[in-house]
Amino acid sequence: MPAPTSTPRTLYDKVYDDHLVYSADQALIYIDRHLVHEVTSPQAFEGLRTAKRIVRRPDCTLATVDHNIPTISRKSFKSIHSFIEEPDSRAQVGALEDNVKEFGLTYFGMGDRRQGIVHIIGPEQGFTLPGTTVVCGDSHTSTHGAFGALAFGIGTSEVEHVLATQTLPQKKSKNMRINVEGALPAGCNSKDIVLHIIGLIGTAGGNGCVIEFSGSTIRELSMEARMSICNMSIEGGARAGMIAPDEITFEYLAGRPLCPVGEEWDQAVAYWKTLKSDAGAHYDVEVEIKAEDIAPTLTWGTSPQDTVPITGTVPDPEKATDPIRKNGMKRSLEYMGLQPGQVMEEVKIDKAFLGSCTNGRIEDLRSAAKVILSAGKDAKVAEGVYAMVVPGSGLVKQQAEAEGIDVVFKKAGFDWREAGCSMCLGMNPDQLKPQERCASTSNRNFEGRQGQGGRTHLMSPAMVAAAAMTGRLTDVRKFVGENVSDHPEIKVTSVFDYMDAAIPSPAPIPRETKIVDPNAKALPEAVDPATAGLPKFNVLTGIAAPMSTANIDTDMIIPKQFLKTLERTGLGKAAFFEHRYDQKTKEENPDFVLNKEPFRRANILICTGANFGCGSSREHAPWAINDFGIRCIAAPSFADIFYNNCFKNGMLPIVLPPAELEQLHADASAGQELTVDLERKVIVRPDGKGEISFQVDDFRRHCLINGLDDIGLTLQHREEIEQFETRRTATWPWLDGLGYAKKGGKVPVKPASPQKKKMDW
Ligand SMILES: CC(C)[C@H](C(=O)O)[C@@H](O)C(=O)O
Ligand code: SF4
Repeated sequence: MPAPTSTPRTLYDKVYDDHLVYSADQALIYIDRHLVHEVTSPQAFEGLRTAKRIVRRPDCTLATVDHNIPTISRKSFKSIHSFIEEPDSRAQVGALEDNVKEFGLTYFGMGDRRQGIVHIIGPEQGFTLPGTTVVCGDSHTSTHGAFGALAFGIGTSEVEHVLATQTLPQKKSKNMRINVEGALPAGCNSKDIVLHIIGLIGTAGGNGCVIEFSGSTIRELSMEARMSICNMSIEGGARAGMIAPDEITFEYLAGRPLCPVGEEWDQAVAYWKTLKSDAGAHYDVEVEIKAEDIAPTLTWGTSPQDTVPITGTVPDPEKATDPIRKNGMKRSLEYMGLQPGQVMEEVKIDKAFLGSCTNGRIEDLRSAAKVILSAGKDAKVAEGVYAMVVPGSGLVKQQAEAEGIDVVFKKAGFDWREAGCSMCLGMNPDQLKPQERCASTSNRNFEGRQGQGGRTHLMSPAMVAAAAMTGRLTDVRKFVGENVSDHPEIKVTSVFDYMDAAIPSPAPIPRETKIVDPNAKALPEAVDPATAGLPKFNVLTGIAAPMSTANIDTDMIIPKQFLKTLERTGLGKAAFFEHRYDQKTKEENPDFVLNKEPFRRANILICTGANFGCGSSREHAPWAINDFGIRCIAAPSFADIFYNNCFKNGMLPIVLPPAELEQLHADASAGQELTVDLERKVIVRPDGKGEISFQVDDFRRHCLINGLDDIGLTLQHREEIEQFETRRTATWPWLDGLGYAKKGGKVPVKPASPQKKKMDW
């Protein structure tokens, strides 16, 4: 491990340092835990197959299906082939099932009650542990930071990189601390805390940073409440959020199937206790929040930063001073069908959705059930409202049923579903219809997110339950008053009551074409990076398309229906789909810039709005833009995962100050050609108007210019990776070989009492 240093370090610094395979500006870090789902993995496995590579650490990899699967009753479930009707969803789930068999990975499929949303099952099984690095091809991997893990979303190219090498090239992020102090007011919970934070810092507030959440309010929260907060770090622009592990963390973990036991447990806890920021550690950004300022909060617009207390009104775009913000707000209000000044509590809803990786855990369901019970013995969901509950995993569902929570929901008229992402992202049959308004516990309210034309208001599970019962957005305090007491109807149980009978993972099925060698210690021969073949980027001259929208999210760049592909190519037609085509007539929208001449031929994009590519980790976004023909994007700032994904596809994202972007925007709008010279790090303006220089990381520049694939480059460091693994086994033995596969499917159980600590209500 790296030599201890006397400089005070943050929690993030410590976990980062402990995973350095080698240190450099572009360092290589070891990945302890890799979660895999069906949407972002097919192209990664295909890449392995083509290069004849194996999965380096099947024992550190766990796969499940969540995004595409229907959440209807599984009573008739035999196989995904007969159960999933939509062909593309079926193909994507089928591809994962084939891949886990071929590569010998542990998989919780639809017939396994441990299946669930990736970010729910990782912690549930003890796969997520303090001080680990956790990745997944999914932006909400930030959830796992609640354990003091360094957990972040990655694109598909990086998924392939981790599968092949168990490492990732990384640049160190900045440290940001958000300190929340004091007692939470009545009616508020962790969702209100995180919505309040995002409203304050904005969706770009955490760009380039890892956020550490600290303070007495955070320390008082249960693990599930902490997960809801770290989950939405990505909506605050940070790739990762972290909370120092403590007794609450250790109590949550003890006895979970993939946790260390006996002496190793003691050893692990001793290490985990060191994982807190040192006094005097340096933070690049610090934010102080008083819990007393937080109210039950929800969103009014189409960005998670568009928050308002439930007692508030819809804001007026005319009051915004920044023209980009003003236009954005106007478009949001039009999309949401709201008027400035409208009282939030008077807004009627059509649907209520309780679920997702933010709020699909047992405490979330309990808190919503308590609101229903507070509404009266025979209270029902308001007339005309369809309300659904989607537990985050099969085990959450089972526990809720044992506690009688399902009965509370069903009696009130809620639909009680099976585990999956469901209507958080309508990649499956659960979707909003155009103009339907939904009170939702999910994390994104982007245009079309829950279904084309659908209108999403984000809020806590308790607030969703309150809205479902009244039929309009409602202040939950009217239901629960000052005191939230336990209801006798809900018998709180321990999840350990259900772990013991868990179904073992299927053994990998040997195949003729199998390329996995489970006994292989060394990596296979490295593929020559020069032959791996990314297109080289040196000098690019061409038409530049001008845009001036802020927070262009990846759902906007490529909506969910196009994520079901098994290929990396052919997505150009879908780029900016909802803006490019009239959704009714399917005709091109003549006002959209990429439909106009000469911009149809653009190979550069100049955007004056900040935070380009925010939201999901889908690499489909750069794939679509690239396939359209655009290879370089300049903007004031980029979301971290999107920025990274561009380089993996031979594309160049350039960060420039607003004044210079304005000049380039003017050139682009005039239809003039620009030249991007990466070798010289300049953009040449037309008509001798001079050059604008830009910064880019030297290593990335070198890779782009030479078309280098970084899996090949990393494999040249195989000896250092092996040395790291040897050290890892000696220092943190509990991180090796705890996979289900190695345990022969036996799930150990150490019974524990239900969590006594304060939970989200
Ligand atoms: C499909 C996946 C890439 C995506 C993400 O990264 O977040 C999804 O989970 C989402 O919530 O939009
Ligand atoms: S945000 Fe929604 S779609 Fe994405 S992983 Fe979480 S539940 Fe699934």
